[in-house]
Amino acid sequence: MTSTQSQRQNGASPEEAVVSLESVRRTYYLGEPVDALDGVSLSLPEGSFTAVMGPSGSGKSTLMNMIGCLDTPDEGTVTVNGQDVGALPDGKRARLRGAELGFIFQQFNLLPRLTAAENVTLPMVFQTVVDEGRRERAETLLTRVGLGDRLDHTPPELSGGQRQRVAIARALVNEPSVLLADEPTGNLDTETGSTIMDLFEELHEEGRTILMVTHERHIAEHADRIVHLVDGQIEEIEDLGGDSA
Ligand SMILES: Nc1ncnc2c1ncn2[C@@H]1O[C@H](COP(=O)(O)OP(=O)(O)OP(=O)(O)O)[C@@H](O)[C@H]1O
Repeated sequence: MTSTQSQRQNGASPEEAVVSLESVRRTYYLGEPVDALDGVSLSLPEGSFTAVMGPSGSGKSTLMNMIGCLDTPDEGTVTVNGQDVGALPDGKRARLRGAELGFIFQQFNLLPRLTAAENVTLPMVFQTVVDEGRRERAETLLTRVGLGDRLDHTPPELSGGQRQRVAIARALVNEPSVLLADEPTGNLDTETGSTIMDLFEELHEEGRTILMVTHERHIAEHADRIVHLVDGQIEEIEDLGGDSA
């Protein structure tokens, strides 16, 4: 394959990519070795919205953990915003994670005793945002996701969809380069899931770079393209023509 073909298949040249994986292998040794990722190359161009689908055990979580700077490759490289994740010492990798990545989970992962605003404020505590600015920023983001009237509610006082909105506001708070969403609608009914996907589409239109794992085809179809993983390899990158639509 020529490099131009390879770039086209991967979605971008490395220079334009916020995240880039080059021939990434991750092998687990429990009895027989398992290549959870088996030579994966993928680029996330700035402003792209990519869905990842694949059967159970195909490597989706391993891929998310790689891009999320929770894991490093045994072979190949993962680059986030120009930094080689595997070459960074643990502390720097954790800082890169906090500064450049925003996480959204199926289970929301909010602290139940803190208010919505406090949950959103939390990631800023580890960054250099001065105290006075934090509450204001949390209010702005919660208003942005439609929860301006729920700032002081705790998660148990919110619906599932509202909780996920809080989690999305929290993920945005440090202005990350990439939003990583793991089954973001997996705990929501179809209608609520669809309103959350509307919000993802708005964030995409604002130019944010999003990577989302999902089992559901109709959820994946909100993205520009679907990466199909099978046995730790990219079987196909399905272009949904999002950019030209
Ligand atoms: N910590 C680990 N130790 C050993 N093997 C692992 C570990 N994590 C993942 N694996 C193996 O790596 C492969 C890929 O797992 P991964 O969790 O990435 O798949 P997945 O696509 O996210 O699956 P699911 O949809 O079920 O969550 C599987 O065969 C799994 O058993």
